[in-house]
Amino acid sequence: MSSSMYRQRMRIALALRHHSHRLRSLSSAAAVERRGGPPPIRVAITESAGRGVFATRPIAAGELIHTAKPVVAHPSPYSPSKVCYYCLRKLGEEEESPAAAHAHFCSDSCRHHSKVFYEVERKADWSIFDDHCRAREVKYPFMAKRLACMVISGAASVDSLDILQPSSLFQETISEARMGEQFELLRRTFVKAQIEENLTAFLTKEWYISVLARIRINAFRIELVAGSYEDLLASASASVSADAASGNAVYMLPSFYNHDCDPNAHILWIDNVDARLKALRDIEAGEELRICYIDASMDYGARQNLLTEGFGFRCSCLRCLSRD
Ligand SMILES: C[S@@+](CC[C@H](N)C(=O)[O-])C[C@H]1O[C@@H](n2cnc3c(N)ncnc32)[C@H](O)[C@@H]1O
Repeated sequence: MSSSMYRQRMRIALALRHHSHRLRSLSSAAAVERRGGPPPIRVAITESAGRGVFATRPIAAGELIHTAKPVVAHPSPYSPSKVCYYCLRKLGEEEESPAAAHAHFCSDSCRHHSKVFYEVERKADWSIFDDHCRAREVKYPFMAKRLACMVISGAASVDSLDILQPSSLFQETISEARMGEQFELLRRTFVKAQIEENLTAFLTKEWYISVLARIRINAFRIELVAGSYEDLLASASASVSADAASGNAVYMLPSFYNHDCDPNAHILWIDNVDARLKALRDIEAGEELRICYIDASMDYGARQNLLTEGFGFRCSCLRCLSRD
């Protein structure tokens, strides 16, 4: 093993040790959700793709492996009135809020859960920040803005996303100047809203860039498919093929799933932002669980290009090795 590989492994091992407590609590949170014992997975180091998720027992095709709630989510900035501002559930026409309305919630429960961060958000006039981001067709700053409101309100901790891998391509694709501009708009919006200075002390350019770098590589595009599980099983790539995204979200456990162009698991959303991880085929104990980040129906060259340019890695899954 080369010394750089060794150092990389040591770094990952140290990071894992550092965050092992958080990973344990993630597993137990998922266990509580399932109410049937812990989910049959563990996070461990893979041979060539950093951390990954492994089966701790045989998992049958079609089995719900676990569910996950987002750490942070945001509706698509282009159709915010069409989905619940909290859970991204699609609203019926009669429920849709007028374009001028700030946000719409589909239930008292969603209104209640949003209360803390939404009260912070409502104190400020977001028109300049929002218009700036919409004009540049960027969606992730909206998630950073929501996370900032959650941190200010106490609904999330400053380091909520730190455990996740940041994008290696990030600095190349988005200029420092552009991020600095976005950050300044975000910061000034809070200043103008007269949010107490001690509550926004965490809001530095470094925090903003670090959050965006993690959102970029770990955010899922949420496409809700109202229908049955059976309908969804037929389309493993449902999450990447539909047109209209309801929004974007970052999760904890699902962020540790690596990619495969012939995946054995998939992530899906039925009617809101809560994610379901399901097995696509029988999986053996010890096998790594992998999902497909892109449209698996693309050909070899298109998949490699997208993964290299969009995600920063060359895929060497069995399907790519056979150039299928
Ligand atoms: C969402 S993260 C998955 C978890 C990540 N391995 C970790 O340690 O946090 C995506 C990153 O994992 C790595 N990765 C995922 N699938 C891969 C694959 N098939 N081959 C190589 N690297 C992969 C890449 O570095 C990618 O940017």
